[in-house]
Amino acid sequence: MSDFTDVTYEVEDGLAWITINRPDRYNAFRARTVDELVKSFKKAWGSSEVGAIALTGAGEKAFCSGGDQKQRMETGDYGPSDSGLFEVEALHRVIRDVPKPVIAAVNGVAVGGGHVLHLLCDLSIAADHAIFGQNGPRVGSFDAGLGTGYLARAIGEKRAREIWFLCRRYSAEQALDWGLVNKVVPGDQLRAEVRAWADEILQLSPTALKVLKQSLNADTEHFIAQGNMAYSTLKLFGESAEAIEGISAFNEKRKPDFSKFRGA
Ligand SMILES: CC(C)(COP(=O)(O)OP(=O)(O)OC[C@H]1O[C@@H](n2cnc3c(N)ncnc32)[C@H](O)[C@@H]1OP(=O)(O)O)[C@@H](O)C(=O)NCCC(=O)NCCSC(=O)CCC(=O)c1ccccc1C(=O)O
Repeated sequence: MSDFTDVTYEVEDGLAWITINRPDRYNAFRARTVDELVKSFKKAWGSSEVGAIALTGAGEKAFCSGGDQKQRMETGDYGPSDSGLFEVEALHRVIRDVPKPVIAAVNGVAVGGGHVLHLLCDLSIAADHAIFGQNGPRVGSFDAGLGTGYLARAIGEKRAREIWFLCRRYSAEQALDWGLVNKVVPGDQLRAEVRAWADEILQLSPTALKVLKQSLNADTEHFIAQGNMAYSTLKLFGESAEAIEGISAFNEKRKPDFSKFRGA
């Protein structure tokens, strides 16, 4: 953990805090960030000190704004990683598989792949200024798998389709109303609220919680296989003129023009 640059990992009385630490990029993740997140979750998994995990972002503005679109513009990928792969599927997997409750402490913007991260956490507690939404179709990306199927399970088909097909931003209050988050609190009370939820969890049987989490996961496992197919497609799509229009528009701070891609 001492060689980490993008993530911090701390344990406080049974609760592991995993923090994405790239506030100047709204805590967007690059491949290295994903590697460090996976290692942090595994560390919490293996630690007998840890009974609950909180995932959050550094600063007050962003939880996570998804894949780093500046990096993507610069190098055409998400940068170097330990394996040479961009292991976002492994990150999704470990959040689901770690047999301890994971709480998203949504301290600001949770957009794109960052929205998917909070969605996959077992519980989400949001600051009242948090903003939620998907952005892939605006920047030439998508997360079809857990990002669509599990979202529809959580909030219903119509709302999931609205989120993906319009790419709007939603307030914390709206997210609570839709069942996307468990609780909303003033920003300065977020950490204390997460601590209080973790303290309740820490009173309970770890084995019972482990089996309950595995049982709850079982019903949505097939979305992982769908996601694998989608990632294969996304890799090809990411190199297309259509996707490059999306990513260029974000970096040039203009609206994308996808009009010429409507045909097929
Ligand atoms: C996040 C915003 C809604 C915030 O808006 P606002 O509050 O107005 O602030 P801004 O001025 O826009 O942003 C502040 C500052 O942060 C920079 N920034 C924000 N987001 C990113 C980002 N994602 N990457 C890099 N940098 C970012 C922004 O440029 C500003 O910097 P300046 O230097 O001041 O200009 C808004 O910013 C926004 O909409 N951001 C983009 C969100 C987005 O498109 N995210 C990516 C969606 S797609 C995705 O996450 C892919 C997921 C993924 O990686 C994946 C997952 C599963 C399978 C495969 C893949 C894959 O391969 O892609």
